Amino acid sequence: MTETADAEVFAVLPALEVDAVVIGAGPVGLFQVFQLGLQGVKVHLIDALPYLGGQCVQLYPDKPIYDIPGIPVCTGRELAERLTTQIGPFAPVTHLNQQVSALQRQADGRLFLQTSTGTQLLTRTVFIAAGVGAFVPRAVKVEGIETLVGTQVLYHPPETGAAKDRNVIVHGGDEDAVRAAVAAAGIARSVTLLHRRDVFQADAADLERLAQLRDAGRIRVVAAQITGIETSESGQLTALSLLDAEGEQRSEPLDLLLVYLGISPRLGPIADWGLALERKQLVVDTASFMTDVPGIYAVGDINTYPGKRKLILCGFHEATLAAFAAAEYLSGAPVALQYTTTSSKLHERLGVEHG
Ligand SMILES: Cc1cc2nc3c(=O)[nH]c(=O)nc-3n(C[C@H](O)[C@H](O)[C@H](O)COP(=O)(O)OP(=O)(O)OC[C@H]3O[C@@H](n4cnc5c(N)ncnc54)[C@H](O)[C@@H]3O)c2cc1C
Repeated sequence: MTETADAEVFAVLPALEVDAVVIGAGPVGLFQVFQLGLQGVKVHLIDALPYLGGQCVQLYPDKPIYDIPGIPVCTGRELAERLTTQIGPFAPVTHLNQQVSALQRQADGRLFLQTSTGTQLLTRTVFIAAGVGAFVPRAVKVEGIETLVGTQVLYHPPETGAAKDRNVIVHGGDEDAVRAAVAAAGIARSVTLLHRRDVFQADAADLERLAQLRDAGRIRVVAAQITGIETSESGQLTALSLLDAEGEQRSEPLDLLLVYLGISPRLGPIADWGLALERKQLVVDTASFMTDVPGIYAVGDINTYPGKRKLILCGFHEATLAAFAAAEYLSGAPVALQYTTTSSKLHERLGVEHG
């Protein structure tokens, strides 16, 4: 871990001072928020995805899970919804669509954290619940496109409102791309669906809708690869340079590019934070789930210890012990065990009646 001996480096930045930050809103990160809430610790929760649920929602939203205690069966999405409801009383401050890019220990022991969108937090504890890494969209790799991301180039936008009255190119060949093209066709000036082949992976109903809109001239399909971009003098994106299936170069004008090339996990910057790693997993002490750096805990799929199993249930246990350990670290005093069934203090924190 790199220490910033020179605390002034960040003193001028408007970093918000908080007690706890959870990195990762997968099932374990969500349960970490719950356990910290029971300990009276308010949390900032950060995820690279635009929604809560981690792998459960990103990788298997409709598949059944059978090994969550007390829930004989639920889908990945249902589990995320139940956990989101459960943390409701603790109202974490949630920062979505942003990746934690930097984590540095300050000379006074506090931890400075920064995200890809510029959120800056100064915190006393950090809980890394980063799973298999940050889920980030696959990028279009052509020169100069980075400066247009967020304005004329959007990666996996969850809805297509930005397409209204614009000439739009939707790039991709899977269900998300097909659905985005269909949705944009209702509001855009023109829609082009761009994929390297005129073959799309989507369910029958989506493919049928696409075929209808193609027949009606509302969606045009282009089979080609992006080789470059064309911009105006003021830096506006005006066209894509394409190499089509016949090997011909061509130019395709547009106002907006919506990219759906898939989302995959990347460990990314976590490997550079100077924390002890073993085969790309964070090494923790199993009494507290603290890493080798005081105040930084690691729970869920991202950690390793003797006997580790990458199961949601195991992550829930880890988050519980990490919350107790952090409550003691923050208060400097032992924390007694209380039951949610009977404790008036826990009832007050949960916002339920004490009877
Ligand atoms: C197909 C499949 C089926 C499964 N079935 C089961 C099952 O039946 N039972 C079971 O117990 N387990 C199952 N698992 C495993 C289970 O999903 C994982 O153990 C669980 O999701 C781990 O939770 P987590 O919160 O640790 O991490 P994740 O769910 O991976 O969530 C981590 C989150 O952290 C975010 N993140 C990472 N790095 C950063 C960063 N730097 N900045 C911002 N955000 C970041 C990611 O975007 C992600 O949303 C299954 C897994 C798969 C793939």
